[in-house]
Amino acid sequence: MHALVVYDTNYGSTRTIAEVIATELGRGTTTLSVSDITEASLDGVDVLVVGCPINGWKPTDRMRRFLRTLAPGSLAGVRAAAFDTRIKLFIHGDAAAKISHALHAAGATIVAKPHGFVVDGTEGPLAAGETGKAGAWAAYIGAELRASA
Ligand SMILES: Cc1cc2nc3c(=O)[nH]c(=O)nc-3n(C[C@H](O)[C@H](O)[C@H](O)COP(=O)(O)O)c2cc1C
Repeated sequence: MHALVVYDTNYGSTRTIAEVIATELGRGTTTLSVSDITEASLDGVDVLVVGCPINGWKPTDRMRRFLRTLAPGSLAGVRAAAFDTRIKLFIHGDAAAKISHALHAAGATIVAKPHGFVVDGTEGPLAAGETGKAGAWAAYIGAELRASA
C-alpha cells in the first residue's frame, strides 16, 4: 500500500493532524505539503488523505488550485478521505466535505466521512483531544482499508 497524506497549513496545526494520520496509517505512508505537489506525486498512490484549514468558509486557495488539477477519473482505484481544521464557531463553513466531493468527482472511493478537527484560535493550538481524535479517525480508515483489501 502506498498511502499519501496531502495537507495545507498556515500555522502548523493541519500539518500536525496530517502527521498523526500518517503515523497511524503506518508503513508506506508519507506526508506532502500541497505547495510541494508535482504531477508525479500521485503516481502509484492507492490511498490518499487530503486536508487543509477552512479559510473563508472553504478550502484554502492552494488546496482549491490542487483540487482543480484532478481530472475526472484520475483517482480511479484510489481510496480516499478528507479532513479540515476549523475554529469552533456557530457558522464555520466547511473544507473537508468540499475536498471529499472533489476527490470523489476525480474517481476516488471515499472510505470515511469527512472530519473537522478544532483549533482554539486562528493560529492554534489544536484544541485538547484533537490529535487523539485524528488518530482514531485514521485507525477507522485503516480498518476500512483492511476490510476491503
Ligand atoms: C484568512 C483566514 C480565514 C479563515 N476562515 C475560517 C472560516 O471560515 N471558518 C473557520 O472555522 N476557521 C477559519 N479560519 C481559521 C482557520 O481554520 C485556522 O487558522 C486553521 O484551522 C489553523 O490551521 P493551520 O495551523 O494548519 O493553519 C480562518 C483563518 C484565516 C487565516
